Amino acid sequence: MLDIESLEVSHMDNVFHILPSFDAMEGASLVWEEVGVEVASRRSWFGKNKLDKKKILLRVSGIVSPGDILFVMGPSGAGKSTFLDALTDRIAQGTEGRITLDGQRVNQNLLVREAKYVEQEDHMYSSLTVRETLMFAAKFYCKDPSVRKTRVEETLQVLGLIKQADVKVGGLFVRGLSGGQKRRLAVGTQLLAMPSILFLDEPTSGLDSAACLKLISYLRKLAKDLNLTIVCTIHQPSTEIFMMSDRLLLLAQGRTAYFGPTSKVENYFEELGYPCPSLTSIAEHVIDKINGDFGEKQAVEDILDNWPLTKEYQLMQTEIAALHIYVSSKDSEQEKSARCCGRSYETSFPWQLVTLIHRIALNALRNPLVLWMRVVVYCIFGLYTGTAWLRLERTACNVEDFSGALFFISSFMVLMSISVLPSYIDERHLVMQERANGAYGVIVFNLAHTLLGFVMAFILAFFAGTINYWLTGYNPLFQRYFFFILNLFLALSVAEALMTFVASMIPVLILAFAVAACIYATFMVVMGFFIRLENIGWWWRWMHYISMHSFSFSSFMLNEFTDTFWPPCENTFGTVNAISGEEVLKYYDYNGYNIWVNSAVLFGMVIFYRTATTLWQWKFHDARK
Ligand SMILES: Nc1ncnc2c1ncn2[C@@H]1O[C@H](COP(=O)(O)OP(=O)(O)OP(=O)(O)O)[C@@H](O)[C@H]1O
Repeated sequence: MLDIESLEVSHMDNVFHILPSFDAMEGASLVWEEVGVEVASRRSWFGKNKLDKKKILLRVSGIVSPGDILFVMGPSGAGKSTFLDALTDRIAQGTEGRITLDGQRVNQNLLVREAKYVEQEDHMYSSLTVRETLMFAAKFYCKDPSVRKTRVEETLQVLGLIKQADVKVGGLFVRGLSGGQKRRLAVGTQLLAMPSILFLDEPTSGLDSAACLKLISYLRKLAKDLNLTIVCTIHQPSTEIFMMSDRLLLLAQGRTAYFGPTSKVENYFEELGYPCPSLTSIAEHVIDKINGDFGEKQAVEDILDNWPLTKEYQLMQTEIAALHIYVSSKDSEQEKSARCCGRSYETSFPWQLVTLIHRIALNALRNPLVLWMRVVVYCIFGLYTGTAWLRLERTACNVEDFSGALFFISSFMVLMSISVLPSYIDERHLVMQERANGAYGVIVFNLAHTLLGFVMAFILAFFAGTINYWLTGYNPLFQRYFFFILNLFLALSVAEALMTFVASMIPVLILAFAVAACIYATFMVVMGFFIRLENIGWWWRWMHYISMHSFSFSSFMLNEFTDTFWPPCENTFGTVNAISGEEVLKYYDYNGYNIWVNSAVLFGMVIFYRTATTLWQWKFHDARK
């Protein structure tokens, strides 16, 4: 048997009482009474819509106190995740029963303040180090810089990650933390907010047995020494891990099979006539007995029906009643209202904005996929097209070639913005998680992205545009060069904003790529290059006015051809007459356009897509189901 104390936790024995920044931490008692969840699904039956209702959680009650760990266990489909969602108010409709935290009814505002939720999957920036990850998390929850610093260092100790403090979290390009270390770090980022209660959804999934043991040992220490209340769902724990929990809730078919001290579950099942065979772990034994999928269905029904008749059930009810009496005598009305006031963040809007900009920028500088690879690819593209059209003679013979070059720039540089989709989709879960845990809101997050999107678009437009402009041999006037860069910057800003909108709507990468490519192709068709505006059928002409390409391409054309003269020349068909820039613009139907109005429209599109993204995330990127 593994000696738990000989693992990394041993150094923690005396660590908590010398952690002054955690002194103010105070656990909370969580009580849930008669909690049920009903889901409705619509099904079409011979053309008629029929609403099916199904109870997936039924009259589940229990209590967990500060300093205790509650394990929620059950066979697959028993309702563990549903139960955790119900406790954390993540189910929008169909819940019933009463859930209280120190006597206060649980709602989103109270949970955001008092509870933190560690999701099953870890979502962190791979390019940040462990210390930086904790420091950024701390910045959202703690205003005082010295307290923040101390708390981060102490959290590193608590998590046993001192040695890895300067190691990057790791991902596709960088090797970093192990799965277990990442999970501990995820717990640490939430611990920094000093919650009263910590919820964890399957914290051990995907970890090997030693890592599971280490993680649960840490959680146990945290619960005891920081007086934290911990609720976690868990699958098939070993006996050592199982015995580290104080309380156990066994669920089967959405109903309670047992609730009470973990140490008493063996006796409970023995009294029911199911003694644990020797050499079988108790956790495995009890799960086996309540698994209707493979075991005896009637026996499982009997265990579930029996639960409300047991003395353990009575004890639980007495404990809940006693807690209600205690809490109501202890809490003054003032304390109650202090806990249940409206949602507010620990830090101010400007502070969150600066912190988010700092974090996103740091990730962009370190993660090659976000910035450097894009800069390199755009510059190579600028160089390639610039050398293909190299210093083309500005004569009437080459007017179409110049228009083609501008089409390429306005279409393909924009198209390449789809490369940002993976990083936006990756970020989505982290933001949803941090938002649900009360770190910041959607407006500040999108504002940070908008500002950095402008910087990114400028970098790409300036470098790739400059290379391309002078190599191709566009209009040599400096103000024309300046406007070329400005127009490319605006086009890339719209593209960046459009991609955030697509990424926020479509979380599946391959689908997001397909949709983004379709949108761009659709916009290109009607931009006025392949088919002139006057020849587009009236049924698609409106599309020309919502296509970003129409405005950026027409601006490039106006910038290149206005007030220009293209002298006559010879080509394979003979002499080509001189042509004025205005005639070229007339041919493309661009005479009515104004480059400043176009720029304003492009800027408006950036605002439109960014606002649409913010509204979409506000409405649909909610942890509530
Ligand atoms: N929105 C829903 N509509 C219909 N059925 C649902 C819905 N959500 C969950 N269920 C069903 O409720 C039951 C409990 O699901 P839940 O995910 O809570 O189980 P679980 O114990 O967490 O399972 P697992 O251990 O496999 O993750 C399952 O049978 C599931 O199919």
